[in-house]
Amino acid sequence: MPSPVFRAAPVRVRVPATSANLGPGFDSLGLALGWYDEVMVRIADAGLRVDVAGEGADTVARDEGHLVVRAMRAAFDRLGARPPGLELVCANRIPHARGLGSSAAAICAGIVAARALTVGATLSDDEVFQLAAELEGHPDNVAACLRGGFTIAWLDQAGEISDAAADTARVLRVEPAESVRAVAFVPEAGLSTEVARALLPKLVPHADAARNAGRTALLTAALTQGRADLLLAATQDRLHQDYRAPAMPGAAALIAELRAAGHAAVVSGAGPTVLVLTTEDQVEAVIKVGTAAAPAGWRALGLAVDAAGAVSLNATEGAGRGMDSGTDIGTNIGTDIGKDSNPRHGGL
Ligand SMILES: Nc1ncnc2c1ncn2[C@@H]1O[C@H](COP(=O)(O)OP(=O)(O)O)[C@@H](O)[C@H]1O
Ligand SMILES: N[C@@H](CCOP(=O)(O)O)C(=O)O
Repeated sequence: MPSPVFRAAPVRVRVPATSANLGPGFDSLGLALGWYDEVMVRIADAGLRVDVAGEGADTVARDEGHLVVRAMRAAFDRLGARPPGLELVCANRIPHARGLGSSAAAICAGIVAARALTVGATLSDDEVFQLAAELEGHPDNVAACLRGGFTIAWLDQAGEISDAAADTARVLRVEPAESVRAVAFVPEAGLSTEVARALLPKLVPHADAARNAGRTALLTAALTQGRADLLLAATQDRLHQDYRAPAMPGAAALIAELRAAGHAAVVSGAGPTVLVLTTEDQVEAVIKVGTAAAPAGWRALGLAVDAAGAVSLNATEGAGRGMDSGTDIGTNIGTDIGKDSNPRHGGL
């Protein structure tokens, strides 16, 4: 078989922020949000050049340790492709280590870009998802990031113990009702997902697991049927939020206040961002209650659900739902929530 070659033209990839768990659906449920990172990549004659603007510009590596580069290398390995050099330009908007899936977005951007740059070899959408889940270590964020919308991810377990590297990751995208919106309350300080996962116990009481199973089923129905009346009950969790609360007291207090006011507040991913699942007509009310209750320095953002997932903006190959050619990224910037998918800032 001939060796893969590379497209001369740069590719641009847009990837959405994601909120995982959504309360009870630990490591399974994910929601893609209208808040995006963009990466432009071109094949160079030699070397590696990484330009970063926005979130993480002061902290992320500019070498082979850069997460997008690592994901690209992993994807090129699976494609059997060796690019002579790479140039990346990253426009980062998703805040890091806040529970909004920045690492999943970086991984998905790298894999989708590597695939779009390679001619003569490809990865299926399922292979892209599998690799992304392996690199991320859990499938929920990358599922929503790649497919868009509301996703249910699971692992077909290969051995006795669940292991993202050995198991086969699966995903089902389900359509959230059109009225569904999210409000994110984002703190100034982050908490790494690795640290937040280390706070979880190895075993949980059977009653807690049973309760979460029921709530997860209910949440899927509530989000797909637009049943705002069920969201508060459906977002109760016993598997991770309480164990993580000591590491994010501000988030725990804000969740308690929002829930007492009837709003379906949860820890977004591994935190410490607080996410409220709501409907279009309630966004203002949620921002008002949360703004009054949140610690100083937090930001409130009303967000639409992203429907497209990761988009390679100038890939020509058919790549399946949410991963094929999309619209120009510039056209979405600055419009209002509900119209399309961009964050609106409510000042906290
Ligand atoms: N766009 C990016 N480019 C490079 N590295 C990134 C990018 N986004 C995230 N990362 C890496 O991932 C880390 C955050 O991942 P994580 O702790 O899983 O939090 P989250 O995914 O919830 O934002 C960052 O500190 C950084 O090392
Ligand atoms: N299921 C994971 C989700 C982590 O999401 P992130 O956005 O914080 O990376 C977990 O709860 O650990």
